[in-house]
Amino acid sequence: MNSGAAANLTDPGKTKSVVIVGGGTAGWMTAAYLKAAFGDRVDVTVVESAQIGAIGVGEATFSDIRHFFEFLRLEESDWMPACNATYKLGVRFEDWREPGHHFYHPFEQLGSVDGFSLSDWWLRMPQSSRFDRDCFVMAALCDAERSPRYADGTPLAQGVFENVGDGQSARSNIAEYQGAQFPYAYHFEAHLLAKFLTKYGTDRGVKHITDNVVDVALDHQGFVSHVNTAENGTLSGDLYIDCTGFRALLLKQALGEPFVSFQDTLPNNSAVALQVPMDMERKAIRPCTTATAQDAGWIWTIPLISRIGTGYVYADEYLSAEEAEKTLREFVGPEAADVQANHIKMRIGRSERSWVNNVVGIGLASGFVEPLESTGIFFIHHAIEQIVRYFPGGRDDDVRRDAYNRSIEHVMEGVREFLCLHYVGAKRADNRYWKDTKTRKIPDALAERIEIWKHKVPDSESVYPYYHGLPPYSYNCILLGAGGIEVKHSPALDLADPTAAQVEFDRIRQKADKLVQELPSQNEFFAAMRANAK
Ligand SMILES: Cc1cc2nc3c(=O)[nH]c(=O)nc-3n(C[C@H](O)[C@H](O)[C@H](O)COP(=O)(O)OP(=O)(O)OC[C@H]3O[C@@H](n4cnc5c(N)ncnc54)[C@H](O)[C@@H]3O)c2cc1C
Ligand SMILES: N[C@H](Cc1c[nH]c2cc(Cl)ccc12)C(=O)O
Repeated sequence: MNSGAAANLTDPGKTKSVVIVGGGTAGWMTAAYLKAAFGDRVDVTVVESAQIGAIGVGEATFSDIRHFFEFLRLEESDWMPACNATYKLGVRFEDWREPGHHFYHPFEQLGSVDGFSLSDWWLRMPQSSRFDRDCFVMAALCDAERSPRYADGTPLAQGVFENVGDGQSARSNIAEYQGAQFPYAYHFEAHLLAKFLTKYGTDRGVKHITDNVVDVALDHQGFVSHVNTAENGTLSGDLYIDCTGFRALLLKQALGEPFVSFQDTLPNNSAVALQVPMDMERKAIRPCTTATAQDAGWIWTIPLISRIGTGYVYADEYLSAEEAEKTLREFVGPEAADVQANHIKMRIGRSERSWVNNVVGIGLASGFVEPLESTGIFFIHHAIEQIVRYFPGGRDDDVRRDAYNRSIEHVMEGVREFLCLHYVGAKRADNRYWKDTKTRKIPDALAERIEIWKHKVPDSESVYPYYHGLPPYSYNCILLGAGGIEVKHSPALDLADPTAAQVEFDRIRQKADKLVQELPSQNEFFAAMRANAK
Protein backbone atom coordinates (compact mmCIF):
# COMPACT_ATOMS: atom_id res chain seq x y z
CA MET A 1 0.00 0.00 0.00
CA ASN A 2 1.17 3.50 -0.78
CA SER A 3 0.60 5.64 2.28
CA GLY A 4 1.79 9.14 3.22
CA ALA A 5 0.68 12.27 1.40
CA ALA A 6 4.08 13.47 0.13
CA ALA A 7 3.62 15.31 -3.16
CA ASN A 8 6.83 14.60 -5.03
CA LEU A 9 5.82 15.61 -8.56
CA THR A 10 8.18 18.56 -8.56
CA ASP A 11 11.08 16.35 -7.52
CA PRO A 12 12.38 14.90 -10.79
CA GLY A 13 14.35 11.93 -9.52
CA LYS A 14 11.55 10.43 -7.47
CA THR A 15 9.01 7.78 -8.28
CA LYS A 16 5.65 9.27 -9.14
CA SER A 17 2.68 7.59 -7.56
CA VAL A 18 -0.71 7.17 -9.19
CA VAL A 19 -3.79 5.86 -7.41
CA ILE A 20 -6.46 4.55 -9.77
CA VAL A 21 -9.88 4.19 -8.16
CA GLY A 22 -11.97 1.69 -10.13
CA GLY A 23 -10.92 -1.49 -11.88
CA GLY A 24 -13.21 -1.73 -14.88
CA THR A 25 -11.92 -1.46 -18.44
CA ALA A 26 -10.88 2.16 -17.89
CA GLY A 27 -8.98 1.45 -14.66
CA TRP A 28 -7.02 -1.49 -16.00
CA MET A 29 -6.35 -0.01 -19.44
CA THR A 30 -4.90 3.03 -17.67
CA ALA A 31 -2.82 1.00 -15.21
CA ALA A 32 -1.39 -1.25 -17.94
CA TYR A 33 -0.59 1.68 -20.22
CA LEU A 34 1.15 3.69 -17.47
CA LYS A 35 3.35 0.69 -16.71
CA ALA A 36 4.12 0.22 -20.42
CA ALA A 37 4.95 3.92 -20.71
CA PHE A 38 6.91 4.55 -17.51
CA GLY A 39 7.86 1.14 -16.07
CA ASP A 40 9.13 1.23 -12.49
CA ARG A 41 9.46 5.02 -12.61
CA VAL A 42 5.79 5.21 -11.79
CA ASP A 43 4.15 3.55 -8.82
CA VAL A 44 0.60 2.48 -9.76
CA THR A 45 -2.11 1.24 -7.39
CA VAL A 46 -5.55 0.08 -8.53
CA VAL A 47 -8.28 -0.14 -5.91
CA GLU A 48 -11.52 -1.72 -7.06
CA SER A 49 -14.69 -2.72 -5.31
CA ALA A 50 -15.75 -6.35 -5.20
CA GLN A 51 -19.37 -5.27 -4.65
CA ILE A 52 -19.81 -2.60 -7.32
CA GLY A 53 -19.78 -4.32 -10.70
CA ALA A 54 -18.09 -2.99 -13.82
CA ILE A 55 -19.91 -2.44 -17.13
CA GLY A 56 -19.36 -5.23 -19.66
CA VAL A 57 -21.93 -5.88 -22.35
CA GLY A 58 -19.85 -7.15 -25.30
CA GLU A 59 -18.14 -4.09 -26.76
CA ALA A 60 -17.08 -2.95 -30.23
CA THR A 61 -14.09 -0.70 -30.85
CA PHE A 62 -12.42 1.71 -33.22
CA SER A 63 -9.59 0.29 -35.33
CA ASP A 64 -7.28 2.67 -33.44
CA ILE A 65 -7.33 0.29 -30.48
CA ARG A 66 -4.50 -1.56 -32.20
CA HIS A 67 -2.17 1.25 -31.11
CA PHE A 68 -3.07 0.44 -27.52
CA PHE A 69 -2.15 -3.22 -27.87
CA GLU A 70 0.93 -2.34 -29.87
CA PHE A 71 2.02 0.04 -27.11
CA LEU A 72 1.71 -2.81 -24.63
CA ARG A 73 3.65 -4.99 -27.10
CA LEU A 74 0.76 -7.44 -27.33
CA GLU A 75 -0.09 -9.47 -30.42
CA GLU A 76 -3.66 -10.43 -31.34
CA SER A 77 -2.84 -14.03 -30.41
CA ASP A 78 -1.91 -12.88 -26.88
CA TRP A 79 -5.19 -11.19 -26.01
CA MET A 80 -7.95 -12.05 -28.51
CA PRO A 81 -8.71 -15.61 -27.31
CA ALA A 82 -8.77 -14.41 -23.68
CA CYS A 83 -11.38 -11.78 -24.52
CA ASN A 84 -13.65 -13.83 -26.85
CA ALA A 85 -12.70 -11.33 -29.54
CA THR A 86 -13.82 -11.28 -33.16
CA TYR A 87 -13.11 -8.90 -36.05
CA LYS A 88 -15.17 -5.87 -36.99
CA LEU A 89 -15.02 -4.37 -40.48
CA GLY A 90 -17.53 -1.62 -39.74
CA VAL A 91 -20.99 -0.83 -38.40
CA ARG A 92 -24.04 -2.08 -40.26
CA PHE A 93 -27.06 0.23 -39.87
CA GLU A 94 -30.37 -1.53 -40.44
CA ASP A 95 -33.74 0.19 -40.95
CA TRP A 96 -32.45 3.72 -40.36
CA ARG A 97 -33.61 4.83 -43.80
CA GLU A 98 -36.61 2.53 -44.20
CA PRO A 99 -37.54 -1.05 -43.21
CA GLY A 100 -35.30 -3.61 -44.93
CA HIS A 101 -32.60 -1.12 -45.91
CA HIS A 102 -29.05 -1.37 -44.61
CA PHE A 103 -25.78 0.47 -45.09
CA TYR A 104 -22.29 0.32 -43.63
CA HIS A 105 -19.84 2.63 -41.97
CA PRO A 106 -16.73 0.63 -42.87
CA PHE A 107 -13.05 0.90 -41.96
CA GLU A 108 -11.95 2.00 -45.40
CA GLN A 109 -10.87 5.35 -46.72
CA LEU A 110 -13.08 6.88 -49.38
CA GLY A 111 -11.21 7.38 -52.64
CA SER A 112 -11.03 10.49 -54.75
CA VAL A 113 -10.79 11.02 -58.50
CA ASP A 114 -9.47 14.15 -60.19
CA GLY A 115 -9.67 16.06 -56.91
CA PHE A 116 -13.29 15.16 -56.15
CA SER A 117 -14.34 12.70 -53.49
CA LEU A 118 -15.75 9.44 -54.82
CA SER A 119 -18.94 10.23 -52.90
CA ASP A 120 -19.35 13.37 -55.01
CA TRP A 121 -18.81 11.32 -58.16
CA TRP A 122 -21.29 8.74 -56.86
CA LEU A 123 -23.98 11.42 -56.51
CA ARG A 124 -23.28 12.42 -60.12
CA MET A 125 -23.20 8.83 -61.49
CA PRO A 126 -24.51 6.26 -58.98
CA GLN A 127 -23.68 2.72 -60.01
CA SER A 128 -26.51 1.32 -57.91
CA SER A 129 -28.77 2.47 -55.08
CA ARG A 130 -26.03 1.47 -52.59
CA PHE A 131 -23.49 4.24 -51.97
CA ASP A 132 -21.52 1.98 -49.62
CA ARG A 133 -21.34 -0.96 -52.06
CA ASP A 134 -20.30 1.29 -54.94
CA CYS A 135 -17.61 3.20 -53.04
CA PHE A 136 -16.13 0.70 -50.54
CA VAL A 137 -14.79 -2.83 -50.93
CA MET A 138 -15.60 -3.51 -47.28
CA ALA A 139 -19.37 -3.27 -47.77
CA ALA A 140 -19.30 -6.40 -49.96
CA LEU A 141 -17.06 -8.18 -47.42
CA CYS A 142 -19.53 -7.38 -44.64
CA ASP A 143 -22.51 -8.51 -46.73
CA ALA A 144 -20.67 -11.76 -47.50
CA GLU A 145 -19.54 -12.10 -43.85
CA ARG A 146 -15.84 -12.39 -44.68
CA SER A 147 -12.89 -12.27 -42.29
CA PRO A 148 -10.19 -9.59 -42.75
CA ARG A 149 -7.56 -12.33 -42.57
CA TYR A 150 -6.95 -15.35 -44.78
CA ALA A 151 -7.22 -18.80 -43.23
CA ASP A 152 -3.42 -18.92 -42.75
CA GLY A 153 -3.59 -15.70 -40.73
CA THR A 154 -2.33 -13.35 -43.46
CA PRO A 155 -4.12 -10.02 -43.18
CA LEU A 156 -6.07 -8.38 -45.93
CA ALA A 157 -3.54 -6.13 -47.66
CA GLN A 158 -4.37 -2.45 -47.38
CA GLY A 159 -0.87 -1.01 -47.62
CA VAL A 160 -0.96 -0.30 -43.93
CA PHE A 161 -0.06 -3.57 -42.33
CA GLU A 162 3.63 -3.10 -42.92
CA ASN A 163 3.42 -0.39 -40.25
CA VAL A 164 2.18 -2.79 -37.58
CA GLY A 165 4.83 -3.03 -34.85
CA ASP A 166 7.45 -5.74 -35.02
CA GLY A 167 7.50 -5.73 -31.24
CA GLN A 168 10.74 -3.73 -31.01
CA SER A 169 10.45 -0.66 -33.16
CA ALA A 170 9.01 2.71 -32.11
CA ARG A 171 5.39 2.52 -31.01
CA SER A 172 2.69 4.61 -32.59
CA ASN A 173 -0.33 6.26 -31.05
CA ILE A 174 -3.68 7.54 -32.28
CA ALA A 175 -2.82 11.19 -32.65
CA GLU A 176 0.51 10.60 -34.41
CA TYR A 177 -0.67 7.93 -36.80
CA GLN A 178 -1.08 9.39 -40.26
CA GLY A 179 -1.17 6.23 -42.34
CA ALA A 180 -3.97 4.73 -44.39
CA GLN A 181 -7.22 3.67 -42.73
CA PHE A 182 -6.62 0.39 -40.90
CA PRO A 183 -9.18 -2.11 -42.20
CA TYR A 184 -10.62 -3.57 -39.04
CA ALA A 185 -11.37 -3.24 -35.36
CA TYR A 186 -12.60 -5.77 -32.80
CA HIS A 187 -15.55 -6.99 -30.81
CA PHE A 188 -14.66 -8.30 -27.36
CA GLU A 189 -15.89 -8.64 -23.80
CA ALA A 190 -14.60 -5.55 -22.01
CA HIS A 191 -14.69 -7.20 -18.59
CA LEU A 192 -12.45 -9.98 -19.95
CA LEU A 193 -10.06 -7.36 -21.28
CA ALA A 194 -10.01 -5.81 -17.78
CA LYS A 195 -9.21 -9.25 -16.36
CA PHE A 196 -6.48 -9.84 -18.94
CA LEU A 197 -4.95 -6.44 -18.18
CA THR A 198 -5.12 -7.10 -14.44
CA LYS A 199 -2.58 -9.86 -14.97
CA TYR A 200 -0.57 -7.75 -17.41
CA GLY A 201 -0.45 -4.87 -14.91
CA THR A 202 0.21 -6.84 -11.73
CA ASP A 203 2.97 -8.83 -13.50
CA ARG A 204 4.63 -5.46 -14.10
CA GLY A 205 4.28 -4.19 -10.56
CA VAL A 206 0.80 -2.62 -10.36
CA LYS A 207 -0.49 -2.95 -6.78
CA HIS A 208 -4.02 -4.35 -6.77
CA ILE A 209 -6.33 -3.77 -3.82
CA THR A 210 -9.84 -5.15 -3.70
CA ASP A 211 -11.76 -2.81 -1.44
CA ASN A 212 -14.31 -0.02 -1.42
CA VAL A 213 -13.19 3.58 -1.32
CA VAL A 214 -15.50 5.05 1.29
CA ASP A 215 -14.22 8.61 1.58
CA VAL A 216 -12.14 11.09 -0.41
CA ALA A 217 -10.15 13.63 1.65
CA LEU A 218 -9.22 17.05 0.24
CA ASP A 219 -6.49 19.38 1.43
CA HIS A 220 -6.83 23.14 1.91
CA GLN A 221 -6.19 23.73 -1.83
CA GLY A 222 -8.92 21.33 -2.87
CA PHE A 223 -6.46 18.65 -4.00
CA VAL A 224 -7.10 15.06 -2.96
CA SER A 225 -4.75 14.23 -0.08
CA HIS A 226 -5.83 10.61 0.31
CA VAL A 227 -8.73 8.22 -0.07
CA ASN A 228 -10.03 6.02 2.72
CA THR A 229 -10.86 2.40 2.05
CA ALA A 230 -13.15 0.16 4.08
CA GLU A 231 -10.51 -2.39 5.03
CA ASN A 232 -7.12 -1.25 3.73
CA GLY A 233 -6.67 2.10 5.43
CA THR A 234 -5.71 5.19 3.45
CA LEU A 235 -4.16 5.35 0.00
CA SER A 236 -2.36 8.41 -1.25
CA GLY A 237 -0.54 9.41 -4.37
CA ASP A 238 0.53 12.36 -6.45
CA LEU A 239 -2.17 11.79 -9.04
CA TYR A 240 -5.61 10.19 -8.67
CA ILE A 241 -7.39 8.68 -11.63
CA ASP A 242 -11.14 8.40 -11.22
CA CYS A 243 -12.28 5.26 -13.05
CA THR A 244 -15.37 4.68 -10.90
CA GLY A 245 -17.76 4.68 -13.85
CA PHE A 246 -20.95 6.75 -13.92
CA ARG A 247 -20.54 7.39 -10.15
CA ALA A 248 -17.50 9.62 -10.75
CA LEU A 249 -16.67 9.32 -7.05
CA LEU A 250 -13.71 11.70 -7.07
CA LEU A 251 -14.38 14.07 -9.96
CA LYS A 252 -18.08 14.70 -9.39
CA GLN A 253 -18.87 13.57 -5.85
CA ALA A 254 -15.71 14.80 -4.05
CA LEU A 255 -14.62 17.73 -6.23
CA GLY A 256 -18.08 18.73 -7.42
CA GLU A 257 -17.06 19.24 -11.04
CA PRO A 258 -20.20 20.12 -13.08
CA PHE A 259 -21.49 17.74 -15.73
CA VAL A 260 -22.39 18.96 -19.23
CA SER A 261 -25.38 16.84 -20.22
CA PHE A 262 -25.90 15.98 -23.90
CA GLN A 263 -29.45 14.84 -23.20
CA ASP A 264 -31.00 17.77 -25.06
CA THR A 265 -29.37 16.67 -28.31
CA LEU A 266 -28.95 12.92 -27.68
CA PRO A 267 -31.98 11.73 -25.67
CA ASN A 268 -31.15 8.00 -25.49
CA ASN A 269 -30.28 7.50 -21.83
CA SER A 270 -31.10 3.86 -21.08
CA ALA A 271 -30.11 0.40 -22.20
CA VAL A 272 -31.09 -3.17 -21.55
CA ALA A 273 -28.44 -5.75 -22.39
CA LEU A 274 -28.35 -9.53 -22.86
CA GLN A 275 -25.38 -11.86 -23.25
CA VAL A 276 -26.80 -14.67 -25.37
CA PRO A 277 -24.92 -17.98 -25.65
CA MET A 278 -24.72 -18.99 -29.30
CA ASP A 279 -23.32 -21.98 -31.11
CA MET A 280 -21.09 -20.09 -33.50
CA GLU A 281 -20.30 -23.25 -35.42
CA ARG A 282 -23.85 -23.01 -36.68
CA LYS A 283 -24.46 -19.27 -36.67
CA ALA A 284 -22.54 -16.84 -38.86
CA ILE A 285 -20.13 -14.52 -37.03
CA ARG A 286 -20.91 -11.30 -38.85
CA PRO A 287 -17.73 -9.22 -39.18
CA CYS A 288 -19.53 -6.03 -38.19
CA THR A 289 -21.49 -4.46 -35.38
CA THR A 290 -25.17 -4.23 -36.28
CA ALA A 291 -27.29 -1.26 -35.14
CA THR A 292 -30.93 -1.97 -35.94
CA ALA A 293 -33.30 0.99 -35.62
CA GLN A 294 -36.27 0.47 -33.27
CA ASP A 295 -39.34 2.45 -32.24
CA ALA A 296 -37.49 4.37 -29.52
CA GLY A 297 -33.80 3.83 -30.28
CA TRP A 298 -31.82 0.94 -31.70
CA ILE A 299 -30.58 -2.56 -30.89
CA TRP A 300 -26.90 -3.50 -31.04
CA THR A 301 -25.75 -6.97 -32.08
CA ILE A 302 -22.12 -7.80 -31.38
CA PRO A 303 -20.92 -11.29 -32.33
CA LEU A 304 -18.33 -12.76 -29.98
CA ILE A 305 -16.81 -16.20 -29.80
CA SER A 306 -19.63 -18.46 -28.55
CA ARG A 307 -22.06 -15.68 -27.64
CA ILE A 308 -23.78 -12.57 -28.90
CA GLY A 309 -23.77 -9.33 -26.98
CA THR A 310 -26.99 -7.48 -27.66
CA GLY A 311 -28.99 -4.66 -26.17
CA TYR A 312 -31.63 -2.02 -26.78
CA VAL A 313 -30.49 1.59 -26.37
CA TYR A 314 -33.53 3.80 -25.88
CA ALA A 315 -34.85 7.08 -24.53
CA ASP A 316 -36.89 6.52 -21.37
CA GLU A 317 -39.01 9.50 -22.39
CA TYR A 318 -40.48 7.29 -25.13
CA LEU A 319 -40.29 3.73 -23.78
CA SER A 320 -40.43 1.91 -20.46
CA ALA A 321 -37.75 -0.53 -19.32
CA GLU A 322 -40.28 -3.41 -19.45
CA GLU A 323 -41.26 -2.60 -23.05
CA ALA A 324 -37.60 -2.32 -24.05
CA GLU A 325 -36.76 -5.70 -22.57
CA LYS A 326 -39.80 -7.30 -24.22
CA THR A 327 -38.84 -5.89 -27.63
CA LEU A 328 -35.24 -7.03 -27.20
CA ARG A 329 -36.26 -10.55 -26.24
CA GLU A 330 -38.57 -10.77 -29.26
CA PHE A 331 -35.78 -9.49 -31.48
CA VAL A 332 -33.27 -12.09 -30.23
CA GLY A 333 -35.62 -15.06 -30.10
CA PRO A 334 -35.70 -18.22 -27.98
CA GLU A 335 -31.94 -18.36 -27.36
CA ALA A 336 -32.35 -15.51 -24.87
CA ALA A 337 -35.13 -17.17 -22.86
CA ASP A 338 -32.93 -18.12 -19.88
CA VAL A 339 -30.66 -15.10 -20.00
CA GLN A 340 -31.01 -12.41 -17.35
CA ALA A 341 -31.36 -8.86 -18.61
CA ASN A 342 -29.08 -6.10 -17.40
CA HIS A 343 -30.82 -2.69 -17.22
CA ILE A 344 -28.45 0.29 -17.33
CA LYS A 345 -29.08 4.01 -16.87
CA MET A 346 -26.57 5.97 -18.94
CA ARG A 347 -25.22 9.39 -18.00
CA ILE A 348 -24.88 11.03 -21.42
CA GLY A 349 -22.47 13.95 -21.64
CA ARG A 350 -19.13 15.00 -20.24
CA SER A 351 -17.55 16.37 -17.14
CA GLU A 352 -17.00 20.10 -17.69
CA ARG A 353 -13.31 19.41 -17.04
CA SER A 354 -11.95 15.87 -16.85
CA TRP A 355 -8.76 16.89 -15.07
CA VAL A 356 -9.33 18.99 -11.94
CA ASN A 357 -6.47 19.66 -9.47
CA ASN A 358 -4.81 16.26 -9.01
CA VAL A 359 -7.77 14.17 -10.22
CA VAL A 360 -8.27 12.93 -13.78
CA GLY A 361 -11.49 11.14 -14.71
CA ILE A 362 -11.12 8.45 -17.38
CA GLY A 363 -13.87 6.29 -18.86
CA LEU A 364 -17.50 6.64 -17.84
CA ALA A 365 -16.43 8.89 -14.94
CA SER A 366 -15.28 11.46 -17.50
CA GLY A 367 -18.05 11.15 -20.05
CA PHE A 368 -20.03 8.88 -22.30
CA VAL A 369 -22.31 8.97 -25.32
CA GLU A 370 -24.61 6.19 -26.45
CA PRO A 371 -22.58 3.35 -27.98
CA LEU A 372 -23.89 3.79 -31.55
CA GLU A 373 -20.39 4.29 -33.00
CA SER A 374 -18.47 2.32 -30.35
CA THR A 375 -16.74 5.36 -28.89
CA GLY A 376 -16.50 4.41 -25.17
CA ILE A 377 -13.20 2.53 -25.32
CA PHE A 378 -11.86 5.00 -27.87
CA PHE A 379 -12.51 7.81 -25.33
CA ILE A 380 -10.57 5.83 -22.73
CA HIS A 381 -7.68 5.11 -25.08
CA HIS A 382 -7.49 8.72 -26.20
CA ALA A 383 -7.59 9.99 -22.60
CA ILE A 384 -4.79 7.62 -21.56
CA GLU A 385 -2.57 8.75 -24.44
CA GLN A 386 -3.23 12.36 -23.54
CA ILE A 387 -2.54 11.91 -19.83
CA VAL A 388 0.80 10.34 -20.68
CA ARG A 389 1.55 13.22 -23.04
CA TYR A 390 0.54 15.87 -20.47
CA PHE A 391 1.66 13.90 -17.42
CA PRO A 392 1.74 16.35 -14.50
CA GLY A 393 4.99 17.68 -13.17
CA GLY A 394 3.53 19.39 -10.11
CA ARG A 395 0.64 21.41 -8.77
CA ASP A 396 1.21 24.47 -10.95
CA ASP A 397 0.34 22.52 -14.05
CA ASP A 398 -2.45 24.75 -15.35
CA VAL A 399 -1.16 24.88 -18.91
CA ARG A 400 -0.95 21.13 -19.21
CA ARG A 401 -4.30 20.64 -17.47
CA ASP A 402 -6.00 23.12 -19.79
CA ALA A 403 -4.50 21.49 -22.88
CA TYR A 404 -5.63 18.07 -21.69
CA ASN A 405 -9.14 19.27 -20.89
CA ARG A 406 -9.46 20.98 -24.27
CA SER A 407 -8.49 17.81 -26.11
CA ILE A 408 -11.04 15.72 -24.16
CA GLU A 409 -13.74 18.36 -24.76
CA HIS A 410 -12.99 18.37 -28.50
CA VAL A 411 -13.20 14.61 -28.80
CA MET A 412 -16.50 14.46 -26.95
CA GLU A 413 -18.09 17.43 -28.70
CA GLY A 414 -16.96 16.18 -32.12
CA VAL A 415 -18.43 12.75 -31.46
CA ARG A 416 -21.64 14.42 -30.19
CA GLU A 417 -22.01 16.16 -33.57
CA PHE A 418 -21.31 12.94 -35.44
CA LEU A 419 -23.94 11.02 -33.48
CA CYS A 420 -26.54 13.77 -33.90
CA LEU A 421 -26.06 13.48 -37.66
CA HIS A 422 -27.25 9.84 -37.49
CA TYR A 423 -30.64 10.90 -36.14
CA VAL A 424 -31.30 14.15 -37.97
CA GLY A 425 -29.97 12.46 -41.12
CA ALA A 426 -32.03 9.27 -40.89
CA LYS A 427 -34.86 9.21 -43.37
CA ARG A 428 -37.01 7.27 -40.91
CA ALA A 429 -39.79 9.46 -39.44
CA ASP A 430 -42.58 6.97 -38.84
CA ASN A 431 -43.46 7.65 -35.20
CA ARG A 432 -43.11 10.32 -32.52
CA TYR A 433 -39.57 9.26 -31.59
CA TRP A 434 -38.26 9.42 -35.18
CA LYS A 435 -40.27 12.54 -36.06
CA ASP A 436 -38.74 14.29 -33.04
CA THR A 437 -35.24 13.47 -34.32
CA LYS A 438 -35.90 15.91 -37.19
CA THR A 439 -36.95 18.83 -35.00
CA ARG A 440 -34.85 18.31 -31.89
CA LYS A 441 -32.08 20.80 -31.10
CA ILE A 442 -28.71 19.91 -32.63
CA PRO A 443 -25.44 21.78 -32.04
CA ASP A 444 -25.55 25.09 -33.96
CA ALA A 445 -22.28 24.34 -35.72
CA LEU A 446 -23.64 21.02 -36.96
CA ALA A 447 -26.75 22.73 -38.34
CA GLU A 448 -24.48 25.08 -40.29
CA ARG A 449 -22.35 22.21 -41.53
CA ILE A 450 -25.40 20.30 -42.76
CA GLU A 451 -26.39 23.32 -44.87
CA ILE A 452 -22.94 23.16 -46.48
CA TRP A 453 -23.05 19.37 -46.93
CA LYS A 454 -26.29 19.67 -48.92
CA HIS A 455 -24.18 21.31 -51.63
CA LYS A 456 -20.74 19.80 -51.05
CA VAL A 457 -20.15 16.41 -49.45
CA PRO A 458 -18.26 16.54 -46.12
CA ASP A 459 -14.52 17.05 -46.36
CA SER A 460 -11.74 18.10 -44.00
CA GLU A 461 -12.73 21.75 -44.46
CA SER A 462 -16.33 21.27 -43.38
CA VAL A 463 -16.44 18.67 -40.56
CA TYR A 464 -15.84 19.37 -36.85
CA PRO A 465 -12.43 21.02 -37.02
CA TYR A 466 -10.61 19.45 -34.04
CA TYR A 467 -9.34 15.92 -33.62
CA HIS A 468 -12.20 13.69 -32.50
CA GLY A 469 -11.26 10.34 -34.01
CA LEU A 470 -13.62 10.45 -36.98
CA PRO A 471 -12.42 11.25 -40.49
CA PRO A 472 -14.52 13.17 -43.05
CA TYR A 473 -15.36 9.98 -44.91
CA SER A 474 -17.27 8.72 -41.86
CA TYR A 475 -19.65 11.69 -42.25
CA ASN A 476 -20.14 10.81 -45.93
CA CYS A 477 -21.10 7.26 -44.96
CA ILE A 478 -23.82 8.39 -42.56
CA LEU A 479 -25.11 11.26 -44.69
CA LEU A 480 -25.44 9.19 -47.86
CA GLY A 481 -26.37 5.95 -46.10
CA ALA A 482 -29.11 7.22 -43.79
CA GLY A 483 -30.71 9.07 -46.67
CA GLY A 484 -32.81 11.72 -44.89
CA ILE A 485 -30.90 14.75 -46.14
CA GLU A 486 -30.78 15.48 -49.84
CA VAL A 487 -27.22 16.05 -51.03
CA LYS A 488 -26.28 17.42 -54.46
CA HIS A 489 -23.13 16.70 -56.44
CA SER A 490 -20.71 19.48 -57.33
CA PRO A 491 -21.84 21.23 -60.55
CA ALA A 492 -18.24 20.94 -61.78
CA LEU A 493 -18.78 17.20 -62.17
CA ASP A 494 -21.37 17.83 -64.91
CA LEU A 495 -18.54 19.38 -66.90
CA ALA A 496 -15.77 16.95 -65.95
CA ASP A 497 -14.77 13.79 -67.82
CA PRO A 498 -16.24 10.83 -65.86
CA THR A 499 -13.97 8.16 -67.40
CA ALA A 500 -11.53 7.92 -64.48
CA ALA A 501 -14.36 7.80 -61.94
CA GLN A 502 -15.98 4.95 -63.87
CA VAL A 503 -12.66 3.08 -63.85
CA GLU A 504 -12.48 3.53 -60.07
CA PHE A 505 -16.05 2.26 -59.52
CA ASP A 506 -15.25 -0.76 -61.71
CA ARG A 507 -12.01 -1.40 -59.81
CA ILE A 508 -13.84 -1.38 -56.47
CA ARG A 509 -16.46 -3.83 -57.72
CA GLN A 510 -13.85 -6.19 -59.16
CA LYS A 511 -11.69 -6.04 -56.04
CA ALA A 512 -14.72 -6.74 -53.85
CA ASP A 513 -15.75 -9.73 -56.00
CA LYS A 514 -12.22 -11.14 -55.85
CA LEU A 515 -11.86 -10.75 -52.08
CA VAL A 516 -15.28 -12.24 -51.39
CA GLN A 517 -14.06 -15.31 -53.31
CA GLU A 518 -10.66 -15.47 -51.63
CA LEU A 519 -11.27 -14.66 -47.97
CA PRO A 520 -12.73 -17.18 -45.51
CA SER A 521 -15.80 -16.43 -43.45
CA GLN A 522 -15.12 -15.39 -39.84
CA ASN A 523 -16.42 -18.82 -38.75
CA GLU A 524 -13.93 -20.57 -41.05
CA PHE A 525 -11.13 -18.28 -39.91
CA PHE A 526 -11.67 -18.86 -36.19
CA ALA A 527 -12.17 -22.61 -36.74
CA ALA A 528 -8.76 -22.67 -38.47
CA MET A 529 -7.21 -20.71 -35.59
CA ARG A 530 -8.64 -23.17 -33.08
CA ALA A 531 -7.37 -26.14 -35.09
CA ASN A 532 -3.87 -24.61 -35.33
CA ALA A 533 -3.82 -23.94 -31.59
CA LYS A 534 -4.42 -27.62 -30.77
C1 LIG B 1 -24.96 -0.02 -22.73
C2 LIG B 1 -23.52 0.23 -22.98
C3 LIG B 1 -22.94 -0.24 -24.14
C4 LIG B 1 -21.60 0.01 -24.41
N1 LIG B 1 -21.04 -0.42 -25.58
C5 LIG B 1 -19.78 -0.05 -25.89
C6 LIG B 1 -19.19 -0.41 -27.13
O1 LIG B 1 -19.77 -1.10 -27.95
N2 LIG B 1 -17.94 0.03 -27.39
C7 LIG B 1 -17.24 0.79 -26.50
O2 LIG B 1 -16.12 1.19 -26.80
N3 LIG B 1 -17.75 1.08 -25.30
C8 LIG B 1 -19.00 0.70 -24.99
N4 LIG B 1 -19.52 1.02 -23.77
C9 LIG B 1 -18.67 1.70 -22.80
C10 LIG B 1 -17.74 0.72 -22.12
O3 LIG B 1 -18.42 -0.41 -21.66
C11 LIG B 1 -17.10 1.46 -20.97
O4 LIG B 1 -16.51 2.62 -21.48
C12 LIG B 1 -16.03 0.65 -20.35
O5 LIG B 1 -16.49 -0.59 -19.91
C13 LIG B 1 -15.36 1.39 -19.24
O6 LIG B 1 -16.14 1.52 -18.12
P1 LIG B 1 -15.45 2.15 -16.84
O7 LIG B 1 -14.26 1.34 -16.51
O8 LIG B 1 -15.27 3.60 -17.04
O9 LIG B 1 -16.56 2.01 -15.72
P2 LIG B 1 -17.17 0.69 -15.02
O10 LIG B 1 -17.11 -0.48 -15.91
O11 LIG B 1 -18.48 1.10 -14.48
O12 LIG B 1 -16.15 0.40 -13.82
C14 LIG B 1 -16.21 1.13 -12.62
C15 LIG B 1 -15.24 0.52 -11.64
O13 LIG B 1 -15.20 1.35 -10.48
C16 LIG B 1 -15.27 0.55 -9.35
N5 LIG B 1 -15.81 1.37 -8.27
C17 LIG B 1 -16.92 2.16 -8.26
N6 LIG B 1 -17.07 2.75 -7.06
C18 LIG B 1 -16.03 2.34 -6.31
C19 LIG B 1 -15.63 2.59 -4.98
N7 LIG B 1 -16.33 3.37 -4.16
N8 LIG B 1 -14.51 1.99 -4.51
C20 LIG B 1 -13.78 1.18 -5.31
N9 LIG B 1 -14.11 0.91 -6.56
C21 LIG B 1 -15.22 1.48 -7.07
C22 LIG B 1 -16.16 -0.63 -9.74
O14 LIG B 1 -15.96 -1.73 -8.89
C23 LIG B 1 -15.61 -0.88 -11.15
O15 LIG B 1 -14.44 -1.66 -11.07
C24 LIG B 1 -20.84 0.74 -23.47
C25 LIG B 1 -21.41 1.17 -22.28
C26 LIG B 1 -22.74 0.94 -22.04
C27 LIG B 1 -23.34 1.45 -20.78
N1 LIG C 1 -10.06 6.68 -36.12
C1 LIG C 1 -10.83 5.85 -36.93
C2 LIG C 1 -12.27 6.21 -36.89
C3 LIG C 1 -13.01 5.46 -37.91
C4 LIG C 1 -12.80 5.41 -39.23
N2 LIG C 1 -13.71 4.56 -39.79
C5 LIG C 1 -14.50 4.10 -38.83
C6 LIG C 1 -15.53 3.21 -38.88
C7 LIG C 1 -16.15 2.91 -37.71
CL1 LIG C 1 -17.41 1.79 -37.76
C8 LIG C 1 -15.76 3.46 -36.51
C9 LIG C 1 -14.73 4.34 -36.45
C10 LIG C 1 -14.09 4.66 -37.62
C11 LIG C 1 -10.55 4.37 -36.75
O1 LIG C 1 -11.09 3.67 -35.89
O2 LIG C 1 -9.78 3.90 -37.55
